[in-house]
Amino acid sequence: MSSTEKEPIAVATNGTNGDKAHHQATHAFGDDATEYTRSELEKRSYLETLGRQFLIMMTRNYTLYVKRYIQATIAQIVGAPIVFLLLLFILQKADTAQQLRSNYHPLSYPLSGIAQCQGATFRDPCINLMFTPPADPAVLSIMGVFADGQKNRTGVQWNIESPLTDVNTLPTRVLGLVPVPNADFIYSYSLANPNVTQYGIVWNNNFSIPSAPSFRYQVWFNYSQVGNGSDVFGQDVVSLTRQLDEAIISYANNPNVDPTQIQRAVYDIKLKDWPFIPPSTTSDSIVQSLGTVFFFCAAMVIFINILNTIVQEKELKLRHAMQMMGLKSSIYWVSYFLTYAIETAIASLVTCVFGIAFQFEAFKNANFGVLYFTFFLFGLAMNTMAFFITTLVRRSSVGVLIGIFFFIIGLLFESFVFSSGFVGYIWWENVSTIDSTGWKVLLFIPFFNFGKMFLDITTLTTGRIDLLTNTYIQGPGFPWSQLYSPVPNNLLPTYGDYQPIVPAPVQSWYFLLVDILFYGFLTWYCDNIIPNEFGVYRWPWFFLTPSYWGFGIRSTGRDDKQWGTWLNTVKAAAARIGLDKPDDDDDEDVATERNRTLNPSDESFAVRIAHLRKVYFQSWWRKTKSDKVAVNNLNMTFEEGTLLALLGQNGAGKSTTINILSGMTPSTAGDALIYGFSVREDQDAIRSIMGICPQHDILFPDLTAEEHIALYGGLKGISYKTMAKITEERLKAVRLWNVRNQRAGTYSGGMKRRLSMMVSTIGDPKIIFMGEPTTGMDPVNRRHVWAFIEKFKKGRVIVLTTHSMEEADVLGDRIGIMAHSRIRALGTSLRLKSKFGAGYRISVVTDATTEVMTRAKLKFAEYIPESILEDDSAGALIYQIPSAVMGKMPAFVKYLDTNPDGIVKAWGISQTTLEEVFLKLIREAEGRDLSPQQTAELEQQIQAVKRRASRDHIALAGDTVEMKKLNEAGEGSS
Ligand SMILES: Nc1ncnc2c1ncn2[C@@H]1O[C@H](COP(=O)(O)OP(=O)(O)OP(=O)(O)O)[C@@H](O)[C@H]1O
Repeated sequence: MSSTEKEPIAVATNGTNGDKAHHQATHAFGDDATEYTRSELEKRSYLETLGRQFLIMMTRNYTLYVKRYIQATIAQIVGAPIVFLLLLFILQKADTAQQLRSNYHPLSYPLSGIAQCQGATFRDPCINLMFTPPADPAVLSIMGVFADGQKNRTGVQWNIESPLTDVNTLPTRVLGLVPVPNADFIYSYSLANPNVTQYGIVWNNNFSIPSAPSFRYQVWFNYSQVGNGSDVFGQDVVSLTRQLDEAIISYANNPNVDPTQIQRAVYDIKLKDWPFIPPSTTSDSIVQSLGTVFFFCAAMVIFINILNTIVQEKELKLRHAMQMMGLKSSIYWVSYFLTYAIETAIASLVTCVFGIAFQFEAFKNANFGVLYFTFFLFGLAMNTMAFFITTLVRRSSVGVLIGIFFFIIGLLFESFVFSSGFVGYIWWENVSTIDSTGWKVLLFIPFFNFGKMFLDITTLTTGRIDLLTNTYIQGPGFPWSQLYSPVPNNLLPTYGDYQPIVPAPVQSWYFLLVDILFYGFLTWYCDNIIPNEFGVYRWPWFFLTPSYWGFGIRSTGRDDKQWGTWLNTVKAAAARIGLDKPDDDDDEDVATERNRTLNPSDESFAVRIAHLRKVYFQSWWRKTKSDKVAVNNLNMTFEEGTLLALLGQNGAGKSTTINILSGMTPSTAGDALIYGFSVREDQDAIRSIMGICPQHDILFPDLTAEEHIALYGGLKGISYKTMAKITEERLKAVRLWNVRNQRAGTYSGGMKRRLSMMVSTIGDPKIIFMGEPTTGMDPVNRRHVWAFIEKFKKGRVIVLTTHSMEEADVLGDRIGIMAHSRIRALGTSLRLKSKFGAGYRISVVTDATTEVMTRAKLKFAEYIPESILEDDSAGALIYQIPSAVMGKMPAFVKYLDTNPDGIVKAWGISQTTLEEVFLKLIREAEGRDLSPQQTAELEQQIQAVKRRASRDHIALAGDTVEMKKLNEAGEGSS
């Protein structure tokens, strides 16, 4: 059916002369229809196509990251590393100052009294000191003076308690000085009652030579009780012996006097740490212990950015749009991998250069290549890990949340494992030596591998403190050759005699490389098997099928003979699930279309849709009541050079039909053959001849109109040579040429729609799907777009969904009305109106006087008595003429035209509007399901539409008078 069969657009529902608008718009662009139909595509081999797509994607990334978001990019790859290094630098400086202060000239401090004992918990009953022998007068006297000294220094009285003889007697309060039978008792008591006693003194005096008495004692001290477990420098023990010695001196001078009465000798002892010259002993201990944490944080900046960017692109369906334009998934990922690899390379360079500038030992004393590759490989591994995560999420907010979660986990992990070199190396020893999956899994965490490498670097460049000798062991540096030999034993941290066994540093690089490959593989695999935003996914074994690798695809399409075979296969499959029987209530035109489509002897059409059906299942393994049949047994054909306008309420199944045909979503049954390519099997081939303008705009807010055409056109395969011409031609056609260099984010809704519509026309598509292309456009621009579409459809097929009756009326060579997943009516606008409409409407303008009006009514009733008067206000008479009495029209029209009685000032005639037809069909389709109230509402709507149509008609009649006057004036002047 050619476009000339359409109803003339002369009487448009809103009174505008569509044909006129069309003509003006065409005129405005120049008559260059041939431009639109010539081929724009370059012929390229598969590899050339990949190469070209790669360049296009890299150009897009360059535009976005360098031209548009330069500040954000610099902040990310230069700012973030510098900020983290600066923080490390400040912390390191503070720490070094602290090291210098405490070591170079330490202060002295006096010895205090002896700390009170404490039990398992603070102030539990305990024994401060046991002594033996219990009844030696000299010992008792000395211990008395000792108690006096303790009271003097601490104010606490330690009495000599009653002797303890049973190892099982526990103290009921804090005891001072407890006499015990012998040293063995102290031993047994301590084992029987751990952590109850603080000190034990075993006296062994010898007074055999009165002039040279020998005082001997042994001090037992309980490490975990003394100084409450923190007497690292022996300060408490020195205090104890100091007080004992004071008591001995006092006793030696006055052996026979009451100990409480004698003058106690006093030792005034001060302690001072050993001074040493610090420069060779300060170390970058902060970089050593916190470096991994800080550099992990720096890498997280790019990590979170990846999650946000890629998931957002998926969420806004931009990635899908690019794929619809022919972008290969592999190129998408490779271009992102490379883009972020470049960012990581720069960030790593900045880190190394500034690390050296800040004079960190880890950076100064290590080979630059070792440092650089460590940061670079770590960054790449984190990037691929982020790519993998993007395949699991659909919303960017969730992506960012996951990023933050990783951030916290990684931060805790790095702080826990790597802030102490010893713990870090023990974990690594476990990974290398313990044969457990749990430990081995750690190797797949990039920051675990990075932690080890950085630990090796800092250990070799910064050295370590030997706790035994409290000296600093300087690291020899990290030359390239060191990569292959483990950190030498003298540098490895020890715990007592224990030294962990660790692998050579290069192993961490290998594992980082493994991580990159591992997450790269997971990204590819999950990207294929996890359902996308349209629910499309591949089976887990997809990579075993030859078609995935491009084998066995009939990319040349089916010729005239093959399509017959295709039809038989589809019909046979449909018959198996009962789709072969026609619906009883099918409209006769729909039934005819169905027979034409399924008739194998009928001519070959540009597009043939057979038994197409789509069910949205709510459960993947069983049928449920809430499964939604969105398209049911659709059979249709399209001829080249025609446009089908699909009308229907929300949820009727229009978008689903388009989504199936364009390959966005798979059909449940049936198939469509588009220029010889099967929608089910030849998606790639269809994409190359298809253009799509989805219902939502597929625009990057930060790319300009020109850049959009370069991107999408480039992906389609338009040569650079043609690009400039196409860009100008198309942007002028949709009146965006003047704003071609403005970002799409700044466009109004209508401008965005025009750009989206335009994108669908590039690349010389043979079939174009347009989802509500003119939504939100003002009437002037809408007419321009219509004119463009009308001209563009030559040699192509266009399928368009719309809610605008006017649009369907103006553009549709055929109009399909969908309701409840089925096509209810199909045909030209004229056909639909005459078949489903109430007939014609005639309006006549007369004098507004009652007398003239009555005369007119009587006269008209003579010509067509069956006419129904719809309105008679303001001098206008509007009649509905039923289709059944169409035969009486010519005589009546002749009367109106000749106006023999002089009562007709102006008159007009129109058909029932498409909107009326639409509502009528919907009412019929829904009739069975509607409640009386809903039916009444629908009836009201129909009446309202009728009234509006009548008003328009009067206005139209008025316009006709005006036009007539204008014409007369024009003729007069010529
Ligand atoms: N992904 C989906 N999962 C489940 N049901 C869906 C899905 N997409 C669409 N549907 C359902 O399928 C039916 C047809 O939807 P479709 O989007 O094709 O309608 P439409 O005619 O394009 O409507 P609109 O004019 O609002 O765009 C609706 O009932 C809808 O709720």
